Amino acid sequence: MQIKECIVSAPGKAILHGEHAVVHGKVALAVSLNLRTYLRLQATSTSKVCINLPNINTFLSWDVTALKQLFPDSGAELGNVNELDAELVRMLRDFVGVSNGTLDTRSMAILAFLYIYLCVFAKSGELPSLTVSVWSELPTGAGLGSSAAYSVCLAAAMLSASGTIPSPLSDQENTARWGEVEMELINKWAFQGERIIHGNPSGVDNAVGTWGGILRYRSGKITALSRVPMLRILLTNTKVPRSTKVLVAGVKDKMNKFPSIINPVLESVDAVSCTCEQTLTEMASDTPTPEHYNVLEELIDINQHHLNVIGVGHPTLDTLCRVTLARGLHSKLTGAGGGGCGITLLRPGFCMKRALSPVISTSGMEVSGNNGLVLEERGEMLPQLSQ
Ligand SMILES: Nc1ncnc2c1ncn2[C@@H]1O[C@H](COP(=O)(O)OP(=O)(O)OP(=O)(O)O)[C@@H](O)[C@H]1O
Ligand SMILES: C[C@@](O)(CCO)CC(=O)[O-]
Ligand SMILES: [Mg+2]
Repeated sequence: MQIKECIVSAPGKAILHGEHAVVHGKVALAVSLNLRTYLRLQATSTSKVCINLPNINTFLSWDVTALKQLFPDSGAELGNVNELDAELVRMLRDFVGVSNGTLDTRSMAILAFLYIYLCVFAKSGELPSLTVSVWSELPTGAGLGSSAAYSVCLAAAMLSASGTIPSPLSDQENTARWGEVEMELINKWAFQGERIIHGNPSGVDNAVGTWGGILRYRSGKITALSRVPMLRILLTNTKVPRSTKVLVAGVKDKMNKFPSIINPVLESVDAVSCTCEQTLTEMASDTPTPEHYNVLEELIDINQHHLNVIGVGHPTLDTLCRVTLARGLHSKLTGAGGGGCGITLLRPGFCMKRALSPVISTSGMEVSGNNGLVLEERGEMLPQLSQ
């Protein structure tokens, strides 16, 4: 089978408000970051499928013939883009020797890769030999959507290499984006990858990884916010490892145990997201005022308390909030919490270096307007993708 080689990249994200509540049908506001995951897919004639994942120190290969035995007579029936094929996931777990419920970083990444590879290529009738290499600027498992950026890249590369979606590159361009129909399909397959890694994702992270920009997300409905002010947001990585899957499951347990206590908290998070959206729209229409910033800061504090109530805080995140508050700044966790990253809103004119650098280790990251999934011609933007 002749496959099309490609290089794709997708951004990570920060959630302003609505993490966890969004899993239960509430609104989330999320924004793409200028930190990306890159994937190179190369055709080979080795009769092997190879994956190189340098961020997680994983380099593996399988014989195509062994993988072929995993799918039944008709590959076309394998994996529906709208739902996870639990039987195939079970077979893949047996194939790679992974137990159900594993949280192992490598196992999840491998399962997501093999699942998308098998489903996409089985539909086109043949499993090709290829090498996929993924490298990311995002910290893995720190709340910045690394799993979603990984899944979006996998989905885009497999769909493109198999010829399921056409290449949007023209002779004159080195980079290009797919059209809406292709993006929708990429996003759906990426969501299946997220399901393997997360268990019960809302879909907000893969939506931002696919489309980029600032999105409002609720129950699968994605709305790009076109009128938003320029915000300066500081990201701090507590470096405390955690698993999104475990944290999401923990919130569900709390909801089951105390529905009349937790459900109103999630309703309140929804109202925080809506009020934030309204305030951002006002700020974009008029000149942003100190009063607007007061509202944004109060919303951050309220939400951070809510996130602590539902059990996804961490002492290091409390420290971030305390240290930044001592300098007049307001912070909350972002993503699944339990460690990982926090965001701090910076007012215009705030001098970050003087006020914060001796106290906490931070990385200033640009919150970008529109930097979704991209297909590249030659990989000139690849920072250091290993072969
Ligand atoms: N560069 C990468 N290479 C291989 N696997 C990756 C990479 N980035 C992410 N992953 C996979 O995603 C998992 C981390 O996903 P997880 O959802 O727990 O964290 P996150 O996506 O960074 O944070 P959040 O979901 O809160 O935004 C890793 O265990 C690994 O399986
Ligand atoms: C915690 C969560 O709300 C955000 C993780 O970035 C999970 C999800 O929406 O899938
Ligand atoms: Mg994730």
